[in-house]
Amino acid sequence: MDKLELKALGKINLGLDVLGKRENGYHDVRMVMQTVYLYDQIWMVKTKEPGIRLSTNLFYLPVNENNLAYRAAELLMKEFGIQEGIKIILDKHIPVAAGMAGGSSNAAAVLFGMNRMFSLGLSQKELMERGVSLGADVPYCIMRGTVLAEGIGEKLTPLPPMPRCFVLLAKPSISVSTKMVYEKLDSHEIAKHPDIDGIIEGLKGRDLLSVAACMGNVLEKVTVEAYPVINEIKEVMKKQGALNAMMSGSGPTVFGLFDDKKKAKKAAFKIREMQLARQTYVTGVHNTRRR
Ligand SMILES: C[C@](O)(CO)[C@H](O)COP(=O)(O)OP(=O)(O)OC[C@H]1O[C@@H](n2ccc(N)nc2=O)[C@H](O)[C@@H]1O
Ligand SMILES: Nc1ncnc2c1ncn2[C@@H]1O[C@H](COP(=O)(O)OP(=O)(O)OP(=O)(O)O)[C@@H](O)[C@H]1O
Repeated sequence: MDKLELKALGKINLGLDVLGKRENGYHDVRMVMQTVYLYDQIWMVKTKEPGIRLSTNLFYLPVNENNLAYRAAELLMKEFGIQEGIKIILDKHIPVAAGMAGGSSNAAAVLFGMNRMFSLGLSQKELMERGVSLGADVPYCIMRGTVLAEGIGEKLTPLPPMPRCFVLLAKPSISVSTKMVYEKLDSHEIAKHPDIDGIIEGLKGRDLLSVAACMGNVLEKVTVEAYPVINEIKEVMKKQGALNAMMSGSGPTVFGLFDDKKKAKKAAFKIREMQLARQTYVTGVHNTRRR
């Protein structure tokens, strides 16, 4: 195979709890992850000249080893002594530094693609083991769908699929560093842990309303302190009929779950009109796992 086209999908966290901190600074988490149908497009082409060449539509993203897509290709090229080269074209649509695992998803797609194109024979589990060295969200981005993530995010248990709904994503014009948010959390008392088991029960019962009711993210308080606009967006979404609304990951993207597409679109319009966020997307959940 000389050429491959891939979709790298974004994620939201339906629940995000932090249980403790490890000596290396990483945190033990308990999260319910969900893939959404907002994606970056990736083309991979084999080249005769050795090495990796990356290009992207976003001028401010690195195209060297600081890009996670580059690093994913490099990891497997080195391990397997691949002599040919690879050209990667990355068309970004997932907001950057937004809590939607855009970079991790790109890395996951490239690992998957390299395995296919160069017939490396790695199982999904073996790809995930390599993926975690690039980022805690990478193994999940390889698996996709509705998943319970524990450990630092790499211990994955598939869950029943999220019931069909519309997801409104709104990314205010600020960038958030995941590292800083986790660090700041350490000086906070976690007053209320989200009901992760409640979300899981809701999924088992195919009950969208109870999944929505149990949503919670312990990182939200930390990011909201710095950026109150996150709360304003949540309020608009709820007022416009969202079943619930919450920040994804370390933020600042806010998502709202809707059972009605018109309401989701109207909420998006309001958010843009009030200039709370410029980037808004109405999309859905994506429940197909990668094979
Ligand atoms: C916030 C989430 O996106 C929720 O899904 C993830 O927990 C973060 O996943 P990620 O961005 O892939 O994380 P990494 O790139 O591995 O780590 C970025 C930084 O976040 C912090 N980090 C990340 C994951 C974790 N379980 N504990 C942490 O403390 C670390 O300070 C790390 O330096
Ligand atoms: N392929 C990539 N796409 C986006 N950002 C990348 C990529 N490679 C490296 N980066 C860098 O990583 C930083 C975080 O990017 P990313 O969009 O993955 O964050 P995020 O959505 O907060 O991720 P997470 O939800 O996993 O915390 C950016 O500031 C960017 O410079």
